[in-house]
Amino acid sequence: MTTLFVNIKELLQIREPDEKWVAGAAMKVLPSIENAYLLVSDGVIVDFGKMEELPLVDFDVTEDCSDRIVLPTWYDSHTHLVYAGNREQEFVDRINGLSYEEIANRGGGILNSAKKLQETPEEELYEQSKHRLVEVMKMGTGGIEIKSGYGLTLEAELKMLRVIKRLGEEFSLPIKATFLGAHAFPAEYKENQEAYIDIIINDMLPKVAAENLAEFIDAFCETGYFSVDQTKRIIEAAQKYGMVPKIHVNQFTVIDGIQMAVECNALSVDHLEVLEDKDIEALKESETMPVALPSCSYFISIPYTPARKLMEAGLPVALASDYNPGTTPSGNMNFVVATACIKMKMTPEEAINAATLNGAYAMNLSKEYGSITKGKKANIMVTKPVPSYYYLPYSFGEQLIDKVMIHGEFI
Ligand SMILES: N=CN[C@@H](CCC(=O)O)C(=O)O
Ligand SMILES: [Zn+2]
Repeated sequence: MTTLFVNIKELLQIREPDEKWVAGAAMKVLPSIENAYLLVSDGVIVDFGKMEELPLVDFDVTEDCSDRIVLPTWYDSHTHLVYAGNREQEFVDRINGLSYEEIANRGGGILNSAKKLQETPEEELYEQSKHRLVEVMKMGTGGIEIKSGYGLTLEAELKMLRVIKRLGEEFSLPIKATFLGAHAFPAEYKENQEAYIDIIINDMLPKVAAENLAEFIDAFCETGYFSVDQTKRIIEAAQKYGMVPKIHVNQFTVIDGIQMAVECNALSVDHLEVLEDKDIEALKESETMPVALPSCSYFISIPYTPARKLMEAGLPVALASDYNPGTTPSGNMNFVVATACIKMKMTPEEAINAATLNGAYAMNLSKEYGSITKGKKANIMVTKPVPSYYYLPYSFGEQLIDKVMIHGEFI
């Protein structure tokens, strides 16, 4: 199947194959072609250029993209999309003055979701998660990472990971699985944390690895959750099975988790709402992607990740949704991009770089996805008619993604 897109108002994010990410001042630049064509064959980008240089080509279908922007799909590198039920009562509790921490201390938060998930049959969990995935794909997500971490028992963690695996088999977009058994201590291990860590290392990890259920390892490295030392032990145990770290860190407090994650060659460090200069120093010269989650900051009213400081230090930034029932009940990457512009003062170019190529990097996909590059997979989206790409974050809340193509097929 060959599709020829013609009369594209502007084709965004054109990159060379060896560009693994965009960092620092270069994030201000979003290479593009106005009045462009794009040729996709057998799921792969084969050619693109200016309309006036369109060669004679064979194709099965044409797509007229007059007045429309064409760009790579969003790559959402941090989600908890597989969960059971919702937590709207906690949302109202927060409006009435309780903090995230106070709600968690009363048995709400992650443990509330874990209870619901443990009680939910696998088939029902799959159906709920599938519905969410269909919705985010329609909004332009063309690659996604999904974590476990609402199971907190061997059985329930495996149930989550099997649901993620099944989504990966039944949907065409790339789905990357992360094992997050270290998301919170179950109530019965609050006073005996080492026993739960032993369960993660000795019971959960070997089973997750044996069934090949996760490529990445994550932990909530935070005051009141997993300490830097505990997180390090879990990472090192997972690395023996070839799992790559992607770590929740610096959401509420600075505890030097970034330094440890970088030393462990983490692929990404995620959240970073509170960040000190020493954290930024630790990220320099590393291969670790800082990932910001602005919808989480928005929803629970915490600081926004200082993306400008990161970029001024020459670092890359990726944007992801953090889709989860507690801090971010939304996987809308268009809102993420708009919020990054509005609240984090990222320019549209920076935000689009952060949500495409850099997002793909943060889940080990940027060699094949994330930019308009000959030979890369054709995961692309077409907007509705818009005056310019600035309009995407400007007209926040409007659904402007008209068509989404995954591996050369419209969904
Ligand atoms: N911070 C840790 N984990 C999730 C929230 C978990 C929850 O509240 O259910 C996050 O990334 O925000
Ligand atoms: Zn998260």
